[in-house]
Amino acid sequence: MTHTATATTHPLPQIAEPRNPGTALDLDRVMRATANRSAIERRAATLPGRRSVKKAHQAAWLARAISCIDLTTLSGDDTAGRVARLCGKAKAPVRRDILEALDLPDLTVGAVCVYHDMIAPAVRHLDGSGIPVAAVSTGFPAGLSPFHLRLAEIGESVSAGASEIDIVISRRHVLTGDWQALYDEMRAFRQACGEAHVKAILATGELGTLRNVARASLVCMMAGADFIKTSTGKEGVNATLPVSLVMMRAIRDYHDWTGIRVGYKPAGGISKAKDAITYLALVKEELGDRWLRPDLFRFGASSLLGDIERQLEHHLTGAYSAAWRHALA
Ligand SMILES: O=C[C@H](O)COP(=O)(O)O
Repeated sequence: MTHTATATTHPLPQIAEPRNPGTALDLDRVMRATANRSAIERRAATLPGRRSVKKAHQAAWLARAISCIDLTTLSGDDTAGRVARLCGKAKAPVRRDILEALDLPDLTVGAVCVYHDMIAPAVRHLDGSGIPVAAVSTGFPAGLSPFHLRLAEIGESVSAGASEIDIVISRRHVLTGDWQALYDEMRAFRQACGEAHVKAILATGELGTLRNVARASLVCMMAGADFIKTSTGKEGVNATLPVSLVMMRAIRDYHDWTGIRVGYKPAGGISKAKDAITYLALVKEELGDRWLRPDLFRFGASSLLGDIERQLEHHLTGAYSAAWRHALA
């Protein structure tokens, strides 16, 4: 299959998408959610091989990918200085001469994603840019701190200026099939976020089965998640194409049922430009063009931007620059 459509780049017209208010917990619907692993794996296996965005459109697709990156640093040795450099990169992700030569408009990443203590420097350095700060929260990555502290952490991060909160769910609620507990937890997290948008990290690499991924996706959406996100980046297995198919189909079913569009964020281990294009093509096929915008799709990635930048430079010069020249992102 060939994706010939041009992925137009920024400026993207703002579309006022209503937030997901959630629904009551519909356990019958949850138990009906299944996932046929062999069919999903067969379909996923065909995706990278038939990636065929034509050269003329590749730069536009890569620019679109950049606009959907949550540029992330989540390390124990993060400093305000590192965050300052990351924010500089977020505001000007591609060299101006490359943008001009490839006839691409100005662009920024979708958000900068950090731990709580790095919110303040991120907010300071992004001031006036319109780029939101996302904070991982609720005892990220394991999510096993006391519940009242997880709720308090959300409040503190919102007060510090994060307008997007990436929460982690309690995996044990999924593994024991306690959907009511998962729903109640997610509902409380959503409420604690207030106006800040909430992304529910499922940590799919720890959920055991694709059926659990399908059910957890649905329960988190019923409880009001604005986005569902695959992984923290710290699990043994992070974003994969089979998991993405399951989660995107859950989002599609939820939209068919409620009319509400929930966003999708694959995260962890996505570091190559060609993988980004595969993901965008999958979003286009499974969810449609409306989801190919930063309000409904993000990559959680720390090193993807560097590879995309190298790829764009290659479009221009025919040569690949050394990876160290793009070390930051
Ligand atoms: O949410 C984002 C991830 O933590 C980033 O993972 P990565 O470092 O594998 O790109």
